[in-house]
Amino acid sequence: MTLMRATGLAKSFGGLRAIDGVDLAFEAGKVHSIIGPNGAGKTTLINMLSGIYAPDTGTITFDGEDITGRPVHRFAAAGIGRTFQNLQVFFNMTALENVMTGRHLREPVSLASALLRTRGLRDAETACRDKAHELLRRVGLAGADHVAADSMPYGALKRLEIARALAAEPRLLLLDEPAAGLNATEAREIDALIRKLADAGTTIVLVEHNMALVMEVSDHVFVLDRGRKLAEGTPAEVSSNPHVIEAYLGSEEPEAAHA
Ligand SMILES: Nc1ncnc2c1ncn2[C@@H]1O[C@H](COP(=O)(O)OP(=O)(O)OP(=O)(O)O)[C@@H](O)[C@H]1O
Repeated sequence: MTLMRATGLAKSFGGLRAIDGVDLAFEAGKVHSIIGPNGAGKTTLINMLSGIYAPDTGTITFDGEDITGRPVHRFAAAGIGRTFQNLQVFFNMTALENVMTGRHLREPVSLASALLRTRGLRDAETACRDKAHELLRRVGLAGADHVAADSMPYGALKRLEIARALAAEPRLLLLDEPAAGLNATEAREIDALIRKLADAGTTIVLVEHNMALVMEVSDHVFVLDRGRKLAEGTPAEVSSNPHVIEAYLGSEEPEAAHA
């Protein structure tokens, strides 16, 4: 089943076509990666898929519903979660508190109950705490509930971000470079976590430069180059595609590519 579909997406900045007529389909419970050389348009695309940018043209449907142009909180409420390339962690909070901040979409609190600290509010807080505790365990941070975020190592903070995004119970999770800055062991742990999330039914869309991770974890890979979709397919298909090889060589060795 196709959970999310983007058709003919385009976005320009001034005269620059950052994304130029891209079609994508994300299947429920699968791991998809979006790769491409620097400046290919990956960030622009993920920003459209999460509702941060409205596309200039094209449509985005989620679970059969057209959500094009809706504000970002409506994308989140529909079931689209994301993490960011740069950590969006509250460093003055504990790990548990950070994850609890991700629950507000699912457990909204009325002003009256917050002011009166009703029984309902206290029950909701307990449920929220229990859920956050469970999510920390799920991402491999069991025992870190009361650890201050500013004392956690970088690899743990990347997982904390994922736990916080999961707190909103997304059906589709966009991960923006979850392995950036991680060593090989930590990247393998992220790989295992992504697989576990997909196996539990969460649809994953990964933007990532770490090719070992992409090739290992993905069911389907989309390759962007200069705002267009250059190729798509299984990891084996795209890695043997001559156009993809050329695009990557071209970005790393411009002299050789244009010789
Ligand atoms: N807000 C913006 N204003 C103007 N130009 C932008 C903006 N955002 C992106 N661009 C341009 O659009 C093109 C695509 O950028 P984008 O950041 O989406 O690529 P990317 O594939 O994510 O690159 P990287 O791998 O380096 O993060 C680039 O030429 C970039 O300079």
